[in-house]
Amino acid sequence: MSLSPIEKAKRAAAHAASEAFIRSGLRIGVGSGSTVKYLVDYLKEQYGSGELKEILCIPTSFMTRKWLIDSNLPVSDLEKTPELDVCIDGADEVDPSLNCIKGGGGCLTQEKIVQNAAKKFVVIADSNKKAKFLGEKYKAVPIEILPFGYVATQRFIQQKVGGECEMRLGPKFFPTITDNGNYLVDWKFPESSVATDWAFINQQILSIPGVVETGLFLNVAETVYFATPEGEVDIVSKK
Ligand SMILES: O=C(CO)[C@H](O)[C@H](O)COP(=O)(O)O
Repeated sequence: MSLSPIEKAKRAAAHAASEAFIRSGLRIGVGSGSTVKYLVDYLKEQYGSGELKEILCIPTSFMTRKWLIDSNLPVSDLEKTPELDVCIDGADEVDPSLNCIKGGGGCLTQEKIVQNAAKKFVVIADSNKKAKFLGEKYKAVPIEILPFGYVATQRFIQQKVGGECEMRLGPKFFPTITDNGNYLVDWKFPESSVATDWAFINQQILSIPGVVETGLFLNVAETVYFATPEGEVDIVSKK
C-alpha cells in the first residue's frame, strides 16, 4: 500500500527513533496516535523476526494496547512493570526547548503517567509539528476533567487562565470519554498565553478541582525526531 506524504514522514520519524532507542531487554512505554502506529509496526517486525528479544511493551491507551496485542508483542502494565527504560510517543506541537502539547488523540493522562515512569522520553513527529513557540500552530491545550461538575470546572479554568473551554464531542454530540472514563476539554488559550510561562499556566490549571491532567508536557522530552515525507530526519536533543 502506498503511503501519503504525511504518513511517510510519520513512519520515517518512528523508524529513526526506534533504531536509535529500541534494544532487546528494554521495558518500553508505547505512546498513542497515528505516528506511534509505525513504532508498533517496527516492534512487530523486529520482535517477530527474532531480532528483538525479551522486551516488554507498556501501552498508554486502549487503542495502543490493542495494536500491541494484535501484533503479538509482549504487553505489560505499570502494576507489573512500574519502571521503564524508554517511552516513545507522538505530539501535536513541539517548541525549540522540546516542550510539547499532547492529547489531540485524547490519551494525555495515561501518556503522562507512562512518560513519567520512563528514564527517557522520546517524541516522534512529522516536521509540521515543529513550532517556533508553544501555541504557534496548535491553538488549544487538551485537558482531561472529571465528569462530575464539568460545567463548573470549565468555568473555573476560564476564570483562572482566561480563554475558552470547548468540550470535545464525539458522534451524535456525546462527550468524548477518555480511557479513564473522564471528559476532554480543548482549552483555547488567549493569545496572551503564548508569550507567558507555560509552566505557571499548567500549575494554575492543575490546581483547579476537577482537572485530572493537561496535555502540556513541559521539560520532559529528551530527544525529538521530526521527519519529512522525503525521509529526512531532524533529531533535536535537549541542551
Ligand atoms: O497525544 C497524543 C494522543 O493523545 C498523540 O501523541 C498526538 O495527538 C499526536 O498524534 P498523531 O501521531 O496521530 O499526530
